[in-house]
Amino acid sequence: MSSRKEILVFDNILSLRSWRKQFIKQDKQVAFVPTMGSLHEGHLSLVKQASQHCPIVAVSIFVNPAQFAPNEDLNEYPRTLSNDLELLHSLDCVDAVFLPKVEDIYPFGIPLDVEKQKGAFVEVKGKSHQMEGKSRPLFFRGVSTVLTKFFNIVQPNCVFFGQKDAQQCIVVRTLISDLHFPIEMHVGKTGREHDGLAMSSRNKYLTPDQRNYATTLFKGLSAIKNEFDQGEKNREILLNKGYELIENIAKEVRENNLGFELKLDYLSLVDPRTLEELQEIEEEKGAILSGSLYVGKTRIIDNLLLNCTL
Ligand SMILES: Nc1ncnc2c1ncn2[C@@H]1O[C@H](COP(=O)(O)OP(=O)(O)OP(=O)(O)O)[C@@H](O)[C@H]1O
Ligand SMILES: CC(C)(CO)[C@@H](O)C(=O)[O-]
Ligand code: BAL
Repeated sequence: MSSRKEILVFDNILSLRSWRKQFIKQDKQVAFVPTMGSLHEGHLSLVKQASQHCPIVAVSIFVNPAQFAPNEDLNEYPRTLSNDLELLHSLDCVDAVFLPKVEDIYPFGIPLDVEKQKGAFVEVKGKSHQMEGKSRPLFFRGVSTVLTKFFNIVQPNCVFFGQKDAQQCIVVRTLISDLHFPIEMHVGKTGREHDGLAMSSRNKYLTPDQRNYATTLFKGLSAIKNEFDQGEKNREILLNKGYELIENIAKEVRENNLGFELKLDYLSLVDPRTLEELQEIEEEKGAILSGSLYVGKTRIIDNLLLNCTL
């Protein structure tokens, strides 16, 4: 018989708030791990880290419509709630799971057409429109908005985010400091599959052939990092290493007629504080090396840190 910790599941903001209140009186710190569900080991490692920092752990599962563009995969996004709850239960360290309803988070509705949206939205200017934000212009507005709502509802002392979404970490750090949330932010390392592919809920979209080639982005980034570690600091020389490697693999995929293509969206090399593209990397400042690759229709992202932290 299992004697695992019971998880309280809240789909209602008021009841979550009243649960949260007791820990203020008890002076117990609450850690919060926001997710969109379809949980994998990357998420679970964040939850475990959260439990090492705080006695109380809350996880949210919410596929946030505001961060999806009309042409993106909101409807297809994998939803595996009962398995997610089982995984969280098996960790034996989660106190509460928050499963808000879309209509409670967005009481004015949330049409994907931004012109039709009503209500309050939050934007972190200067860090939301480069890199991922070029391909997904409203993505960080959606993320910043939902996290502001969640931070107000859950009132966490600590929050945990994954390095896999490096720009998201920088945007959230800025959101927390600029809006004066009394929250400590932690960034967990990227969980990877045995061959280096960054774990991601969207990896479920990949066919077996696509999965074999999904490591291409990580291989390109690793080749660049290797060159950096050997002393190269020039953008063009570094990025060309990655472009070349990725293009060679993309060519192999085309020649093998596998029925899909590898298409690089971007490679980026930015200052970790300002997210400005760098021509030359300074040893003391370091850089975030990141990119995105379409494997067929599935868009994967990854990054490696060059002498810096998030
Ligand atoms: N491989 C990973 N290692 C560590 N943390 C991760 C990993 N993948 C996601 N996370 C983190 O988990 C949190 C929730 O992410 P999310 O639910 O969007 O999962 P995801 O796998 O990134 O999904 P998607 O496929 O949509 O990118 C975020 O802070 C994210 O950075
Ligand atoms: C932080 C987040 C849960 C906000 O919806 C999402 O962007 C994610 O899962 O990374
Ligand atoms: N982890 C990022 C969530 C998204 O791509 O929508």
